Amino acid sequence: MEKSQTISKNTSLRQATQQSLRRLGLCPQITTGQQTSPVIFPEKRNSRGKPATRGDISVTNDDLKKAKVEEHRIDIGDEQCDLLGYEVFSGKLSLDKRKSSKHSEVQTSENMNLDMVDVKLTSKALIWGSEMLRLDDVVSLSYCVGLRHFTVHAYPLRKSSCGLFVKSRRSRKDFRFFASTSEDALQWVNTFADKQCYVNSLPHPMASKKQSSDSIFNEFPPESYIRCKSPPKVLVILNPRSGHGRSSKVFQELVEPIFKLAGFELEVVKTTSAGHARKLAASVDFSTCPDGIICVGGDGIINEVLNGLLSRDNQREAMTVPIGIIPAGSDNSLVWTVLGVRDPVSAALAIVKGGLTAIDVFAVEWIHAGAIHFGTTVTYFGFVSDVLELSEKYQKRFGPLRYFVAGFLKFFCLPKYSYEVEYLPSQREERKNFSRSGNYRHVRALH
Ligand SMILES: Nc1ncnc2c1ncn2[C@@H]1O[C@H](COP(=O)(O)OP(=O)(O)OP(=O)(O)O)[C@@H](O)[C@H]1O
Repeated sequence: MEKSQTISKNTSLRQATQQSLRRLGLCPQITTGQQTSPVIFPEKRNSRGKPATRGDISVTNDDLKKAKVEEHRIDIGDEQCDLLGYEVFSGKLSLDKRKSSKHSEVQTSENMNLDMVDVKLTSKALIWGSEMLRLDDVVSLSYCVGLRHFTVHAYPLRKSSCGLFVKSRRSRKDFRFFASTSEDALQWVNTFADKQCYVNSLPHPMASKKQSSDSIFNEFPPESYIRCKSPPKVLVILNPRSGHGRSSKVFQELVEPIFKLAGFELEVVKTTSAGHARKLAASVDFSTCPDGIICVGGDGIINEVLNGLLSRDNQREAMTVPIGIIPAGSDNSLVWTVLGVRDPVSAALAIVKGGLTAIDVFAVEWIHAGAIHFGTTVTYFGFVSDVLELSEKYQKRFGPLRYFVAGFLKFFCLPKYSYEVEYLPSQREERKNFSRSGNYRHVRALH
């Protein structure tokens, strides 16, 4: 009895999904196998589509889909544009306000009394009633094809008062929305995917372990109708000593869950000694981490990775490898300078949202030693450099206090420093050549 009910539910689900796909114009692509891999659609800022004239005879499924989306595109006034962006999709949705459901996913979506409200998705935010969720705060969506609901996973900033101070910090919030039909839900999900939000395609709750070989889920894998970007593949280099030994905890508890939600494939390597990160960056096969290297730690570990990359024979290719930064050290000045964020959650979100920031890199050539050292923020010579060198001896014993201890000791045996700096401004041609990874200026220090 139970079995026959399941079969009939499966059949009706298959029919419903096939109908939906046909209505969305996706069936021909699936049946001919023309679009089996995920597709990312670039953002277009064309708000008003021209109405089709009688002369326009060849109208493809893509054109129909485009027209449907364009229909919803209305530019919000220029003065609001910066804040809200331009509208890309709108419709009715209901937000599930219950914390958790004891019912199965299917029962929930079928039997709920839905309170539908007008919802708009703009290029910058999802807006419903007086609520707004910025797309920059959205990590990903979870969706089971064939169901009417989808969940938006976000890390919005929340203010919390701490005595006299008001603190802002990010924490996870999941928003579960119900659409009126499963086709509507699929359209919402695909519009989010077009806005570069990763979509976790979950197996339908009916697609149990006993999935038969002719199941709809085998026939039409979710990737065939969800226009989702492919999951990024990165190498994570973590300094377990950073931040007084707290970096592993920071990564596992705060950062890794965000990357997992966003579909990242991570290979995590913990450094075992000073210089390990440099060696890794100098020898890693880029095909194993095509989307870049993420450094978890302080400025020291980033500097090692940078120097490892720039010491390679294929330096030009290495310069194009994106470096992500998760601040987990005692000194995180680079990420603060480049992104204006200090906390690991905001930094992880920035990596998930993508985009590259070009930075300047300088090279210090040690003429007598014949060595070149690269840097991004600052280089020291003399007293500060001696203090930093000495402080490494006290890393284990004093942690971040080691700089004060080393500074104090060096101050009492202050030597005389003499040096000469020669500055060579970069050539225009060189700047052009290095534009992909920022400009290079050459500074020569003589002493
Ligand atoms: N496993 C390790 N053991 C000891 N030292 C390491 C290890 N991995 C990396 N290092 C060294 O530790 C130095 C400091 O690392 P990092 O900047 O990541 O941490 P931090 O806590 O912010 O330290 P700092 O206060 O120097 O900024 C790096 O320059 C690196 O050479």
